[in-house]
Amino acid sequence: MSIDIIARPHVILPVLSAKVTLGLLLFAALYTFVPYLFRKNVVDKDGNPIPPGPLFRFPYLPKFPELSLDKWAKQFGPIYSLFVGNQLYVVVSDPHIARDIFVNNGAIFSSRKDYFIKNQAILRGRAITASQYNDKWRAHRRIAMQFMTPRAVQSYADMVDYESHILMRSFYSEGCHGTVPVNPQYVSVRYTLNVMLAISLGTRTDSFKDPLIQRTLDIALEFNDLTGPVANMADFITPLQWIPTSKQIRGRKLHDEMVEVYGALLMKVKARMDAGEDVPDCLAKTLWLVRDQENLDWEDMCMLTAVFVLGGVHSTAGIVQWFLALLPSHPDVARRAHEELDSVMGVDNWPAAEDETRLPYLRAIIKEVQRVHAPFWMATPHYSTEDFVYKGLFIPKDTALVLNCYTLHHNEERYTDPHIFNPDRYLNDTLSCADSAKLSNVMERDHWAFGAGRRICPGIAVAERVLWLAISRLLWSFNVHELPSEPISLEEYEGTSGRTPVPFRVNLVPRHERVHSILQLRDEIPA
Ligand code: HEM
Repeated sequence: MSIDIIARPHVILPVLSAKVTLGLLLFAALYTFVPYLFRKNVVDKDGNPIPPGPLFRFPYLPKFPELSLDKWAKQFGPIYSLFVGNQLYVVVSDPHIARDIFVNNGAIFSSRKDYFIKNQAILRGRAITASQYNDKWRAHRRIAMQFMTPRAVQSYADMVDYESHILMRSFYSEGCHGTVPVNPQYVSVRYTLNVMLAISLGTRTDSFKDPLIQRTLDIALEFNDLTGPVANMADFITPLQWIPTSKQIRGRKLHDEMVEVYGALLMKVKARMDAGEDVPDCLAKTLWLVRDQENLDWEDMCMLTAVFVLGGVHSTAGIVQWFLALLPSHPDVARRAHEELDSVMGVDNWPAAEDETRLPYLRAIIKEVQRVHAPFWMATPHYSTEDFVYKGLFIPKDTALVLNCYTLHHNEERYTDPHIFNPDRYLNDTLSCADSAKLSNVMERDHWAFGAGRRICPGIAVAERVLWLAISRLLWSFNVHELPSEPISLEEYEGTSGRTPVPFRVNLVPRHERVHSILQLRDEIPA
């Protein structure tokens, strides 16, 4: 037989290719028609259909999924559905529907899908963001909120102020006073990392050489790469979970690394507490104190601490980087910001937290950066725990719900010329992002970058303070220039769950002599 095959390959080949062709045709037919039949059959007992949407199932969505979601919103309307593998997604692209679903019906739409890579392999159903909507989530969120309310932020205001001073000094010295181009990624990550380390572990990195900075960066980038809401086929095609893949291996390795890094830091806090040291109030200290009462196991503690760093570092550092990427191509914005700063602050004082209300154009810039470059275009999908009918459309239990931030942020009824970076649209907006999210008129909400409903980002107040001090002081201190030979891309980005710009460099040229002296004021501070 084998001799026959070798001797007459031309006979075997047509037979094989006919089988392959038949198989392919069958697969294509199934792929085309089964979803169609299936979609038609997904109705509730009263015959209400699921929201309309694209016919085909998607194994997963390719690069720039937000653009596909936006295209479908235009085609199928403000609430549509699509199957990714065997998972039904409902995509919400209208502010009123977003409020109806995520806020008014939060009791039904506030859980999380048990993603195979993100939730099972890496976070193991913990870390607040991966928890199902249950008492454990409530308890963990309550513990975390102690460090994230506006009042809590006030209690460590000096620390954030101090870290932003170090940030400016780092930009100044890294850029050799404006003569050497700077990649803002490392410097801004260290700033947000130090803030989050102080809040979560009562510590900070003293130097750029601290290996914790690079490890945090590596962990966060690996996390962002592995965990996009529609990034892994195994999340949607169950049999693929039985085959060991490199992503599964990477996910488990990442989990172990997170336990190793944050576990070691937690143990350091414990050692200090055991030694009777006066450990500053921080998440880790609280976790050790309430461990038994709240039934926290070791993985709960490590993952809770890790998510503070993961949730808080890259998102805020990313906005600082997007701001620096945008500014050189918007000289009018820079000019008006400088005019406002010069007339309100002058050159003798740089902006502090309490100056925010006196600098409305600067506040508007920060909101506009968040609108045009929200780090999470799909927020973190919510998951439904009951069947629900919305205006005649059936949303079955176990549906993943996407807040389509990209389309919401480019809604022409809400934002004139939405593709233009124009801080003026926020000039009369005096509310914080947290207060804006509570507005009863959703068309007045500033943006949706922090999500919606019961799972809305609990770190908004922290993020706002961190961003204000970084961006207002950057504007006061420097003129930002693009390098003619290194154009900055505003379209490309890194990460599938959290977006940061692809690395770029800018020249940060001090605006006046006073920058030099103000940065020397705290010489006792390690840089
Ligand atoms: C610009 C900065 C930030 C942005 C844009 C952002 C955005 C988001 C979004 C979109 C969600 C999902 C919301 C939803 O499910 O509807 C979220 C959740 C979360 N964020 Fe943030 N975030 C930022 C900063 C922070 C900071 C500084 C912290 C920590 C101090 C933090 C901690 C968390 C946590 C723990 C969750 C999970 C909440 C839950 O599932 O109940 N975030 N964030």
